[in-house]
Amino acid sequence: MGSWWSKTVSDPAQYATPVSLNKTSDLRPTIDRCRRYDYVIVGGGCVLASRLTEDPMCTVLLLEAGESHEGNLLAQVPLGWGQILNTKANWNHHTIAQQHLNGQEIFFPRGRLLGGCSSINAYVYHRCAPEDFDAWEKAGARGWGYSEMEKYFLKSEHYLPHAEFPEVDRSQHGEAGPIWSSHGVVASCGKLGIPYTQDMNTREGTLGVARVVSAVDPKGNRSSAATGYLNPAVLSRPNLTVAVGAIVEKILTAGSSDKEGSDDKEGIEGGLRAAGVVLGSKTTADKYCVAADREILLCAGVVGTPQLLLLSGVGPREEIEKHGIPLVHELPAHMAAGALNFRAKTGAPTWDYLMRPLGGAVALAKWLYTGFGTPLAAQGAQLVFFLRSDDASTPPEAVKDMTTGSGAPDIEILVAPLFILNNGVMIPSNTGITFPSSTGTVTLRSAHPWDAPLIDPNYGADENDLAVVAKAARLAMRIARTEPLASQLDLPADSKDETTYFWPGDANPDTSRPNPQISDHDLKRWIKRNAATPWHSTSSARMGASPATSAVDHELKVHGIGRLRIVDASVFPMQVSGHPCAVVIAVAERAADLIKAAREPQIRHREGRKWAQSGTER
Ligand SMILES: Cc1cc2nc3c(=O)[nH]c(=O)nc-3n(C[C@H](O)[C@H](O)[C@H](O)COP(=O)(O)OP(=O)(O)OC[C@H]3O[C@@H](n4cnc5c(N)ncnc54)[C@H](O)[C@@H]3O)c2cc1C
Repeated sequence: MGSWWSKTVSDPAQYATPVSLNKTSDLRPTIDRCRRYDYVIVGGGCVLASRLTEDPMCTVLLLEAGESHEGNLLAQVPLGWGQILNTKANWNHHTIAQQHLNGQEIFFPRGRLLGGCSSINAYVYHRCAPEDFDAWEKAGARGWGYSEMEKYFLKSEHYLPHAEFPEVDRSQHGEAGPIWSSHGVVASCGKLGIPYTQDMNTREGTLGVARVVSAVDPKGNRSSAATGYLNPAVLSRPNLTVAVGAIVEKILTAGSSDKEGSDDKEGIEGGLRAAGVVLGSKTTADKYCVAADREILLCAGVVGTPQLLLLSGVGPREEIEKHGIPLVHELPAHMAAGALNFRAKTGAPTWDYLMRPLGGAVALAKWLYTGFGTPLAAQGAQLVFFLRSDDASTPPEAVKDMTTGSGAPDIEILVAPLFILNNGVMIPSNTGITFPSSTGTVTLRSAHPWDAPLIDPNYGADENDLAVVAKAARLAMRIARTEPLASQLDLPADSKDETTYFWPGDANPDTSRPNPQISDHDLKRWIKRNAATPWHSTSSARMGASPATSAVDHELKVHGIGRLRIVDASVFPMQVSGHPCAVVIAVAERAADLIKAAREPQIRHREGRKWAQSGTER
């Protein structure tokens, strides 16, 4: 069994069937002997596990490579996220050397525990811009426009009203969903003609400066996909098995790719379809398999999902055959990973005392005693600016508009008294491009499923991205020199010393004076040396109408393979202009409805047969 307090299981012998190692290359004949479930969910998938097991007749197995979130204090304390990145709850990836960013190998964490990244992230709760979803729909993701997605934002959210935010329109927020959203503690606001908004999550859009909304519950705990959807009541359902420490190595298929992919149960003799998975565990050298009577639901995230598809022979022929993997089905190379995001150093009062033993212990004691409202339950990034680079308030340099519409931001500036960069450095503000044009790839390092894949976001490949980030950095520097922030910072008139930690924060961003001033060229040079990412990668197996340009259709079914859907940030047709976690959860809520709707005709068929049989018996 898993941990003593948990309803999860960790011994594969308890939920799967052992398979002989030398047979894992071709398990098609043995799949019928594997332990069976209606749905097998790989990775994240907490929303699906919870929603699908609402039907007691439906059996679900969730396979997570990492451990349970239960009992993990750092996953529970919201501000523990900076520390949890240094534990085994993080896959701890790095990108390959980024050729447009001085060869940097950029830290690329991903959650490795129940709830995935939602259990380790910076818990900013953001719906992004409504236009983003309308652009998805235009790109072939039929049914995923904002008016449809809003239903699922409302279904998944539990908004906690706050007396300081009386203007928030409660009708635009969910009141009973599994994920809590709440406003943080007071922060100051810049005065550069940027509109202030009480609520960054409305159908009217997200532009302006706002107090960050956090996924934190009324007791001050992190609210994640795991805490919200895999609560004790859900975990005790007899039709749900949640396995931890289960590393899925391969998707098993049946049928032939000569025929159309089939997703109906009766189509067993028909086209190519997902039939089961092979899995391993760090606790045993044995391999195991499980079979799915209905569907395999792939929720392994922007890195794990394309890696598993490639390991299973699904993807670009060249990439698969290079590693000696038999090709099962060919998809074109349309995988992309990577938001391009950089930081600006401005020098500021920080919460770094929280990182010191005494300060941390006192803060932890306060959190344990009071929870909500204490520093460890507060948002690390308190204030957020969502802006467009063509706003009058931004520096004048011209850049290409890559956004989804006039209400969608391409610049985000987070003002944080503490921020974690590349594993441990603290900075006061983080500026970034929300809508990069550079895209990259996730490919295999080897055919060994436990080897980390090669992640190449190709940051900065498009010069326009660098120009937008330079603009954002200059704006962040201006905000720092504007009251009320300016008087809290120790800013020299100007500095040209690029060797200090606080450059270009110490430089004067004002381009209207002849001298001294920082040039765009200087800013871009600094960005290339210091670029980071807030880890919002999406679209590595994107949704679209055509198999030539996408991996899944508008119902998230993998093109050409029956009974296989992908439900994670990989399927976003394009980047969203903000933080993707709330969007992933809403996508999963909608996917659950699509899966249930596909199941209904079969249930009616089964019940019809039962009724006919009992009629005959009578
Ligand atoms: C440090 C950090 C901070 C972030 N901050 C924010 C934020 O503040 N707000 C926000 O909106 N977004 C934030 N994000 C991004 C956001 O959390 C993710 O985009 C989102 O959660 C992705 O969800 P996902 O379901 O696509 O994949 P993931 O959350 O990555 O889930 C994938 C799961 O699959 C499991 N898995 C992978 N491969 C296998 C396998 N072979 N077998 C079994 N299991 C497997 C993984 O262990 C993981 O649990 C942050 C991300 C990071 C890393």
